[in-house]
Order: sequence, then C-alpha cells, then structure tokens
Amino acid sequence: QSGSVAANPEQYDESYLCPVQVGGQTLNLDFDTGSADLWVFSTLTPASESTGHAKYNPKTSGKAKSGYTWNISYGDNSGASGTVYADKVVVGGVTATSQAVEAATSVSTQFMQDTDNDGLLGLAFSTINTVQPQQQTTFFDTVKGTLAKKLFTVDLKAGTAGTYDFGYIDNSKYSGTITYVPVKTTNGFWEFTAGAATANNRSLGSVGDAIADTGTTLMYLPTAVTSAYYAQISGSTNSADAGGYIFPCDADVPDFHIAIGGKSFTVPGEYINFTPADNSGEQCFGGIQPNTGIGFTILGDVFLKAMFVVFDQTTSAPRLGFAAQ
Ligand SMILES: CC1CCN(C(=N)N)CC1
Ligand SMILES: CC1CCN(C(=N)N)CC1
Repeated sequence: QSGSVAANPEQYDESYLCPVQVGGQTLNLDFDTGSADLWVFSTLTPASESTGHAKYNPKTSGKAKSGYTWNISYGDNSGASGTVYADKVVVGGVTATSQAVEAATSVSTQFMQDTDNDGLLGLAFSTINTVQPQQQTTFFDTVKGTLAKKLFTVDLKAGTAGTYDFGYIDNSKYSGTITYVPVKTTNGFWEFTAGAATANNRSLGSVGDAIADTGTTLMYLPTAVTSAYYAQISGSTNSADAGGYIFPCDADVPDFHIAIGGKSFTVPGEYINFTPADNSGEQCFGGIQPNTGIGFTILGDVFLKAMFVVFDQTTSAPRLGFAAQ
C-alpha cells in the first residue's frame, strides 16, 4: 500500500498537523521524526486538560493493553502520559490494522493550550518508544512491511500545506537530484553528519552531527556556527529576555547554505526571519538558534520547509535523502 496526507501549518509554521483516523475518529496529529510514540487526547484525558481538542474514544473499537503505560517528555519540558490500546489507524489511506494507540490520561499545559493539536505521531526509530512493560512500534514500523517501498517522504512548506507520503517518492515534489547520506540509529533519531555552513559567501564552520526533526520548529546549530551567522546581521543580539538571537525585523537576513553529502542546500533568509519577538513588532526572533545543551544539531521545520526529504528503510542500513523543493 501507499498514501499521502496533508501537513497543515499552524500559525508561524510553529508545527504542522495532519488528519489521522484513529479508531474511526479523525484527529489532527503532529508528525514528529524526533520521537516514537503515537499518543492522542482521549476520553480518558481530564476535561480540564482536553477542552477544545478532538478526542480518541477507545470504547468504539480499541482493545485495551492491560497494564501497559507510557510517559513522554520533550525538549521544551512539555509532556504527556497515559495507557495503551490497540486500534486501527489510517494515514492518507495507509492502514495499520492494529497500531499501539497511546491514550493520554494527563497532558502538560503546552499541549492543553494548543487546541489544534490532538496528539503526536512519532516517526523516529521504535527503540525510543516509551511504552512499558513492552515497547511498541511507530506507525511507520507497523506498516512498513506492507508499503510498496519501505520509506516515507517529508515535504513541509512555508505558510501552506505540504505532505507526508508513505511508500513512494513523488518526483514532482523536488528539483534536481536526491542526495543520500547514512543514518546513525543508536540514539533512535534520523541522525547524520552535515558539513560546512556558509552565508554571504563566508564560512560559518562545520555543522556536524545532526538530526532531521519535523517535531522541532527551528534550527538549533553549533554555537560557533550560530554566532558566525548572526555576525552577518547588523543589530542582532543574543537576548536572554527573548530566549535567543533577535534582530531588527527590517534587517537584511542572509540565506543559509549547508553542505550535505557534498551538495549545497539553501534555507532562504526569509525563513530565518521567523516571528516578531515582541508586541512592538520591531525585533524579530531568529529561525537559527544555538544547540547549547542538546549535544547535536537539530534541523527542524525552518530547514525542512526548504527541502524534500526521504526517510528510507528500504535497505538494512537506514538512510536520508535530501533534495531542494
Ligand atoms: C532531541 C530532542 C529533539 C526534539 N524532540 C522531538 N522532536 N520529539 C525531543 C528530542
Ligand atoms: C516534539 C514536540 C515538542 C513539544 N510540543 C509542543 N510543546 N507543542 C510538540 C512537539
């Protein structure tokens, strides 16, 4: 089987939500290649935490996995926890007849407040799934044996709907050729080695160990690369108050170039002029921020919306394919 689902941007492209049928109910889920749990708001989530969200009702067709629990926390200190059911999940026409559906019994305020978001669909490696006493597979791992090709592609866009495709590569969605690089799976992420970064024809240094992460909004780069980038923008500062690098909204924000697999890819400067940093609209928050404390680079949505990316498990060695949109 194969299929395609729309990836609809939230305000400022902060995250992208995809309609998914869970036990016959449609929920809008944040597809996240940086985690491996499929969890949903549910009828088990306290009303005080789930107002405004679509909820999964396991009573319809869910089979309880007795004694199974899950508990996840994300980089931004958001998180959720709950119990586990087996149920039918359909993404863009691709059907998992029995997928572990993690029903939330508790969610953090960040999730409570984002009423467009009804949960997450993890697309990292199942080795980091949080279900106990027995780890469960991601939707992709559940269905991959039934897909025409064991791969999915990500085509996020700036300010408009993109797509996640499962089982095939749509050659109309990218320009030029796809450059493949090997993936390191030991941390459970789609992790690879990126190369040199430049802006305004100046070297910014090497990016190095990086993950392709649809669940993270911005790009978190090595501190040396980040400071060398903002040295090109007059008036930019690293503001503790704002929580990162900001600059005048009318600044000339240079394109960011990164080498992957020996090919150069460009993130337009306009994607890096990310959002107003304050109500005055005078200072803007940068789409490139330092990866301090993370341990590797995160290439999130600001990067991905300039790219077409193939998450490929067609061979025993997973790989990532990158092409310009
Ligand atoms: C390393 C971190 C990257 C951001 N995360 C995520 N997309 N789920 C959490 C893990
Ligand atoms: C990877 C996840 C990080 C936490 N999220 C959030 N706060 N809205 C969702 C995505």
